[in-house]
Amino acid sequence: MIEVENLNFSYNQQISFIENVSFHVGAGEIFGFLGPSGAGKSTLQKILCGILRNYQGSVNVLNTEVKNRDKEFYEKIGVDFEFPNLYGKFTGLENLRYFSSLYDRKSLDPLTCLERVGLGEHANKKVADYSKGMKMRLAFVRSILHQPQLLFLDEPTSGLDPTYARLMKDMILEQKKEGRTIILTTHNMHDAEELCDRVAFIVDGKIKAVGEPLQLKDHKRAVEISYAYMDSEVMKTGKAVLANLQKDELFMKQLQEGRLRSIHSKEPTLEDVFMELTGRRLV
Ligand SMILES: Nc1ncnc2c1ncn2[C@@H]1O[C@H](COP(=O)(O)OP(=O)(O)OP(=O)(O)O)[C@@H](O)[C@H]1O
Repeated sequence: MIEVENLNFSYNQQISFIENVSFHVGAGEIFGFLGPSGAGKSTLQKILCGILRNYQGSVNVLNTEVKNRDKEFYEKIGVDFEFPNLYGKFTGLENLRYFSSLYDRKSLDPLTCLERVGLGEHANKKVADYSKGMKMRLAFVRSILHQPQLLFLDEPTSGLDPTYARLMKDMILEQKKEGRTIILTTHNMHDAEELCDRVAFIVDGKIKAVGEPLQLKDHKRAVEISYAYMDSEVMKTGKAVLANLQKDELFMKQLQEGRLRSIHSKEPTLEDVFMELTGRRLV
């Protein structure tokens, strides 16, 4: 679906910003770009969807070197960028009708799309009067309107309240179920963990690691557990090393004598792993 080999890109022709980036994305995958602000996530997306074309190396998307993309390429991709480009003087419905008229492919029904993201009752309101979250939802359905094979989503849950963020995540997973490939840009590790089959850690225009969230987290396993136990009517706590649990006399004694009341292990988050591998925080 996507093959990137030795990609280099610079905004000012002097200092290379994206450096020697290579990765692939398989059909049907949700692939995440995870990194702090300014890491180059949006730049990479813009290269992949043919907006920035003065790159070196090879960027093959849907069997097209994106430098040479044509109109047909845009029939197959859907793009939802962080700052949605919508027509403020048109209503939500007029926006979707206009965008669907740009494609040769059969589009989804605009009103049904609006209803799906809770904008049905605002279909005839001017987009200039929409809130940021409403614009985000409109931009998302605009990107899936023509049922593209490949979707680029840039921070699709940013600015949304928890209910709509949930709805958006469910819709993204639905798109995957329908066979679409999705490139998801985020600095939200929870979204990345929940949605992505694989993620790329991006810092300073470079990919520092790629893998499945669980596999990346396995790199930094929980090392210690804490537990609580009853000792002569008094609740006490203890700590033990996970790998040596069977040799920990105090822990084993409480276990065997049935006095354990709780056990907790501190699981690493994707952010912990990100920090360990890149030396940087996500935000
Ligand atoms: N058009 C441009 N001209 C020059 N520099 C740019 C341009 N667009 C982005 N940059 C620079 O490229 C770097 C990466 O920006 P980019 O938008 O790709 O980061 P990002 O990881 O998407 O960040 P965020 O999470 O804040 O959106 C930043 O230093 C930014 O200032």
